Amino acid sequence: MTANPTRLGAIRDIEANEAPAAFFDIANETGAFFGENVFGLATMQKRLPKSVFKSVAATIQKGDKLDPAHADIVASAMKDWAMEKGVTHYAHVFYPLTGLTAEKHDSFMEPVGDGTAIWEFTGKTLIQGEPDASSFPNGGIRATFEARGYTGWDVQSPAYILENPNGNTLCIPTIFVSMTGEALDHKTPLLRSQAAMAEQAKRVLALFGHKDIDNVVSYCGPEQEYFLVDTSFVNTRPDLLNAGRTLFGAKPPKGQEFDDHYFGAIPDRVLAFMHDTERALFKLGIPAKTRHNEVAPGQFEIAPVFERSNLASDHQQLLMSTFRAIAKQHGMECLFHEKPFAGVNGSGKHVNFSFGNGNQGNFLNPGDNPHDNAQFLVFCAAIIRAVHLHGGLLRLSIASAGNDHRLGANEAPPAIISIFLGDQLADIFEQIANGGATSSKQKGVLSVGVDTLPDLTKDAGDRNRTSPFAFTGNRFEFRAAGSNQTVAAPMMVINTIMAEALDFCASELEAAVQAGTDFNSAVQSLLAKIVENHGAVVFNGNGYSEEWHEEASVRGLKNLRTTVDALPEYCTPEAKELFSKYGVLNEAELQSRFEVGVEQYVMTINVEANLTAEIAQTTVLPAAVRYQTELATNVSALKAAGVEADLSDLQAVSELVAALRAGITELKAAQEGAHDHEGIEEAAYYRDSVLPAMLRVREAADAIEGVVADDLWALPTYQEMLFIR
Ligand SMILES: NC(=O)CC[C@H](N)C(=O)O
Repeated sequence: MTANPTRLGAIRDIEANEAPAAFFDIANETGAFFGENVFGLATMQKRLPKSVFKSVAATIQKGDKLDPAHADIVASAMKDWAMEKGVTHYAHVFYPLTGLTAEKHDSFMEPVGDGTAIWEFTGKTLIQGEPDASSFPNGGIRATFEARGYTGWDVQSPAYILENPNGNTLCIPTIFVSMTGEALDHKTPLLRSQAAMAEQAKRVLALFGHKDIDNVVSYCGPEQEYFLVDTSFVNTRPDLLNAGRTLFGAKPPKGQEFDDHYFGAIPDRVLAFMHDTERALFKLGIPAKTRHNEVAPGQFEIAPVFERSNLASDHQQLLMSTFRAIAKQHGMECLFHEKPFAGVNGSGKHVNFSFGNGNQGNFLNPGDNPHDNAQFLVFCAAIIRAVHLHGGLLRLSIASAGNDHRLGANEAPPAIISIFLGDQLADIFEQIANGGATSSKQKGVLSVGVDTLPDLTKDAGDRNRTSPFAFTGNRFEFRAAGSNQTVAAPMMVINTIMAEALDFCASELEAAVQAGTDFNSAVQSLLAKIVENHGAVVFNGNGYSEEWHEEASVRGLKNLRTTVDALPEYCTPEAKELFSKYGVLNEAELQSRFEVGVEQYVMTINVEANLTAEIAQTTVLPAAVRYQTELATNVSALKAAGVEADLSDLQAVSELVAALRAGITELKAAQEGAHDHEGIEEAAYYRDSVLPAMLRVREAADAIEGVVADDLWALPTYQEMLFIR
């Protein structure tokens, strides 16, 4: 164990930690309190007059417009329910372009003018709020002096109570728009895209003869990966504290090479944290289902069940804030950064996507004989077209400085967007390309050679972890999404590109039918056409391989390696045409997102560069210089005593000290140089000049960590942060 006082102190704190033990009592807890803090349909049914309940339920389930005349009644019932649960304040919760969650609290208290006050919550305050919009990133849509922005209740995402030892708050999930109606958030375009996709999907369903077509929605199931690191360590690592990732840290003697953490026994302290978070999530009606150790030491995952994408997106944001808060109660920090530790796996947030409705079910369910399931094949073909035509937008939707460290690093898919169909579907589409599909590869039986075990069923197709967009049986998994990102952005793009593809399919089929073509032949030719024009996006092999990079470029697929390469996708004529045609984002909104993206990228790297220079100068260099002095003193003492001194250690440290100093100077100069650039040029400059300069400082510092006396090294090491808990 280290003799360095800072690190030793942190380790002693961890040993002394008495985190609350959290046990799950099935009888009293799980089922009983699921959704307890949500003003959902069941609670509404109990508390609202029948006619009002019916109208609100129609808004939630069918997407009908909310009758404003009912808002006062809903608000009053909501307030009574919330006050019974100790709530005094309400908050409109929204999702600005920071990717985070924002909330503005107001109290129910209303002065009545005679020196007294009543508790009141009106329909108007439920439906609409007005936070200051000027201090959120808006990419030029709002000037600082134009402060007004509005929040509006997303009725389909129920209000809920956020419990806190310092007071409970009634939270209303909202959209956030400017005074001119432009979206300043992630939720508004998500809702618009969902409506656009639904409209086109209904046309396709109608062609297949469905009469009772329910509202179509997209579903999303986000798998959240995260790291847990002890607070005592994080508090002594300015890089983790401020950038969410380590900017220094020598490779530890042991990493993830034994695969001994993945799916291993969950450490006690982490299990207590998981129980506490799950209890909180269940109360909020968030269907957390799966939990396990992930690949990297210190890394874990939670996966909820599929939900309607706008609700899933709100729940996902809530999950992240709940995890952060509860980790702290357990003396840990929850890190959502895509690559907190170099040399071990980063974290993704794989977005499982499907779409469907109440009456026709999940549209991506292949059934037993998918080759015969024309409707399913048309929906799949639409996805192939969408991803082929707009892979650049999908890549854009998950672009961030953090995610750049993970994509293509042989732990997550490359930045090239392709589709994995699996054996069964790939075979069917190949048959279609060759004239028509007549059979489906069937599920098999797996004999394991142990008499006592029943035969296991084997899926018709395998999985592929190297593909960014993989069919996994009844949904697609978009694996490129990063752990720190909102799922609203990729879901918005998926809905929009699906709207275009479904529009295309519906128009082709309608025209063919009108021209007198038999419907089945029309479907066959549509499928064949899509396979021919867009089959290039289908790739079932190893996405990590060098050959695929070459092959993808021959196929004309984009490889937008970094955020800087991806951001201009906002500005292409195709993007402008697509997003405006389906009413999702107008030109000004697209331009604002581009500018916010550039700004966020530049700010992120600039803060990391500041931290790199600061830590190198004030922590690493002093340790190195002290050790250098110690060695030099030793050399002179030996010489004075007439003993031959070995200078090699001193020379090695001196070289590293010189390299570190040169690196710091170079980094500062690189940061200075950024002032000569603007916009996307500045972002490119940060990528090409500042990031490499940071890496050179890190290289020298990590080498110093490997040689200095351990008691002089104050930064908690990878070994300590990843393995002690
Ligand atoms: N087991 C896994 O699926 C690893 C996924 C990987 N952590 C990622 O970033 O996507």
